[in-house]
Amino acid sequence: MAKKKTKTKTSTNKKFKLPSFQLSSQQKLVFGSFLVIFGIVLCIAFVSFLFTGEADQSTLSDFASREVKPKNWLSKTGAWLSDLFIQRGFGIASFIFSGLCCLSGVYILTESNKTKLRKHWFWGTLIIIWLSVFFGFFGAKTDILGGTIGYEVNSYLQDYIGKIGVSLLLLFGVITYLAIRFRLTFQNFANVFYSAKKDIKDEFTTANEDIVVGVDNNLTDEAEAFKSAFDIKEKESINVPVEDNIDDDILGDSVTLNTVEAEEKPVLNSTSLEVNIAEEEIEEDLDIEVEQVAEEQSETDNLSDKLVADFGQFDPTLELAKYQFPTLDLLKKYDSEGITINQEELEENKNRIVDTLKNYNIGISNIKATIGPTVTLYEIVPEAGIRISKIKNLEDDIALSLSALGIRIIAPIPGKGTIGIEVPNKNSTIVSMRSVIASKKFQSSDMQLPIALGKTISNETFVVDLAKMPHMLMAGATGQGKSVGLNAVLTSLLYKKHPAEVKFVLVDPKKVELTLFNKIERHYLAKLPDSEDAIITDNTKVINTLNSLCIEMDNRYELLKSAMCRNIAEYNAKFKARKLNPNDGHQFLPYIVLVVDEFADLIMTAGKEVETPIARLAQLARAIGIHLIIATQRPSVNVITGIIKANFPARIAFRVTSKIDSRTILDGAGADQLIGRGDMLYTQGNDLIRVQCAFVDTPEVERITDFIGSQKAYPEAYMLPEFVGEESGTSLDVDISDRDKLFKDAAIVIVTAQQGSASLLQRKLKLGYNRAGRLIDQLEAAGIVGPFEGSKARQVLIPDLTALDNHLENEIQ
Ligand SMILES: Nc1ncnc2c1ncn2[C@@H]1O[C@H](COP(=O)(O)OP(=O)(O)OP(=O)(O)O)[C@@H](O)[C@H]1O
Repeated sequence: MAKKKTKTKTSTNKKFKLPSFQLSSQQKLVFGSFLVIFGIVLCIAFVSFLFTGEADQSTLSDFASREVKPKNWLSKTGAWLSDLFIQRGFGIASFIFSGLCCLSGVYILTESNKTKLRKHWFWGTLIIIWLSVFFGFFGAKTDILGGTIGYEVNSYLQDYIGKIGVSLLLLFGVITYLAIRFRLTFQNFANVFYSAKKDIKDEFTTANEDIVVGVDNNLTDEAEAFKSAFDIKEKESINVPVEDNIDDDILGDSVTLNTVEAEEKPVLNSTSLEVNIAEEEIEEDLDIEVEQVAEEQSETDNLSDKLVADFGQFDPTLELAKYQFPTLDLLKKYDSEGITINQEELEENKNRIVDTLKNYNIGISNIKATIGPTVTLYEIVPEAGIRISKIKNLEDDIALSLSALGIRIIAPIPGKGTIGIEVPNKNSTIVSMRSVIASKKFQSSDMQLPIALGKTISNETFVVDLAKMPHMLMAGATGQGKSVGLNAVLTSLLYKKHPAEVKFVLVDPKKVELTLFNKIERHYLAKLPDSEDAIITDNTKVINTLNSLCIEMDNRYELLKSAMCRNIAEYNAKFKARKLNPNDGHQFLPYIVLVVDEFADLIMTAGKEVETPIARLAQLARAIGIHLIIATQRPSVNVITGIIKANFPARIAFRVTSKIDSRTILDGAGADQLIGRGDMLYTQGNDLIRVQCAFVDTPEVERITDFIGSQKAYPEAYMLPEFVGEESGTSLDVDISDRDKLFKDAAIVIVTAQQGSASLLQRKLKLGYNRAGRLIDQLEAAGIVGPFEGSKARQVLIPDLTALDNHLENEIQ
């Protein structure tokens, strides 16, 4: 419909478009005044023709002769013009033509809206034709009322449809004109008739006075619109309905027209300049309008567009709208920050490298140094004909000659055609978390889960997207900076993501490393419904949590499937655009980041039970926004198994003690040559990048968590789906006498809430998980709740408290 409408609009516009001349102001004055004067000339000639026309008839044939003296007030020209327009043309309707000429002149002089002028010409011409035919219907061939055209058209039409046909055609013309131009409807006529009954007929017919007396609101509007339309016509107002309304009327039915008319009444009534301008804008913007409505929209699109127009996009942060992100001053500023170039050291190292290589007959054509926070990279270009492997084999010799630990030779540096020798600086500088967080690269990053890991060897801030990794494996010997690395990851996310956007599941078997994050439990942490602490320190609970994450993953996949989205970003964008109905279970999905601080410990104690869900999550969870970060001290093959390695393409290696460990984690040597204290190698499947990890100390983390923790939080931590392990399976033969003392209370709680979950009992009766779990078992044995249904709450089988009483009484009998 919309498509159709705009098409019509455009064609109407094109059809009646006058050629647009670009006139200068002077030309406008000349042309405009010419038209006004020509209009006046015509008018005078026509008026004179009414009196002198007959007398001048004979003079017309002698137009060239100066002897002949016509009676027309404008002499020969006047007589000729009036004969042309009135006698041989359209009859007295030609007066309208003179009016249109004057009007055109005025429009040009005043530089007014040409669209309106076009409309006046359109309607004026139609009225001229109609009047001419109308008068021709009654008049004779020579009658000046209808002119020759009016007469001829009439006789032509009468030959085909007869007199009655022509009169009906003329009537139809009037109706069409009123309907289109003034958007009248049948109801208008009915209302007018109705109001006439109410003794306001006279007011209506005089058309200059108010019509509305004693009718309901709707009627008042319509009657006014009708009246105003006549007002406008009489006053020759510039303001007439625009062409799009015409199309509306042609295409729409009477009901819609009524509403439109009532709504648009002010336009009809108003003769103000502002409205005129607005109309013009609408007309001139027409092409753009066509572009916008060209696309067919589905119903849901329309609804969501309307919702977005009414309420704006869904804002997940609204619940904590006043949440303040941690400020930079919570992070420590180090004095020793910034790279200091020790020229002496540089020179010394360079000489040593050159000398050592010379000793083995390796000539260097060029050497260049890049100073990083902990190491300096010397890039050398060996002379032609030198084997790269020869230099690579000299690693230990160079290390010996430089008497430094942690020398790494990169031969060749990928994409550069040089050989790199990384030599640790004597005085390394700390890369503060503050400097990386404050960096433009991090601040302006539009990554989904940006992590500022530290600085590269060329002193650039190293920012990676956890969402793209999609999981990260972190390994390194004890005391080399893993915990600091994890804190840097978490801090980065805290600085960039709102609590509504990301949730952490923290597993900390060491019990001390991540405890500080307890303070932000209700902001950023996710936990199992039945657990007291959000940070999991107990290995058996980890299994439940991992399985619960698997359930969450399955649930999310279901949501994505029903929303026809491929990943969480698309899903959330759709949800924000209000295209997904929350009543269908849709909700904004925060990213979930699972952090395991000591994975080796977990694998040792739980083995397959942990490995299976971790592998499952690692394989499948990337699309639905669950990302894993796993850290381990012992990067041995029985900890980082093949299946885990295969699903963790992004790896970070801090210093490890053996080459074998380095191979396990990086699939190559290198990690054993690091110098520790946050010196690390990062790989995402291809190149190794040496990065100095940003340092964030415990007091800094404490300040950040205090800052966040002191703000308004969600009522509780983000709840993961309930998972009940096999060990808590139900035994259905619970003896009535063995029932818990709180059995009846629990039954009342469950039946009242009609929700069979252990966590509900925990909350309402203030119980621990185990007791609540036992109570649920007993309730199931008593037939009050249904069997365990995975992530969903159990079904409650008793509808209300009376039924519960009956049920329990029957049991005792
Ligand atoms: N990025 C860094 N910059 C400077 N010093 C660092 C950095 N990372 C770690 N360190 C130093 O190394 C020490 C040990 O770091 P961290 O506690 O992170 O090691 P870890 O690998 O977690 O050890 P563990 O496995 O025993 O817990 C820190 O106390 C700090 O002094």
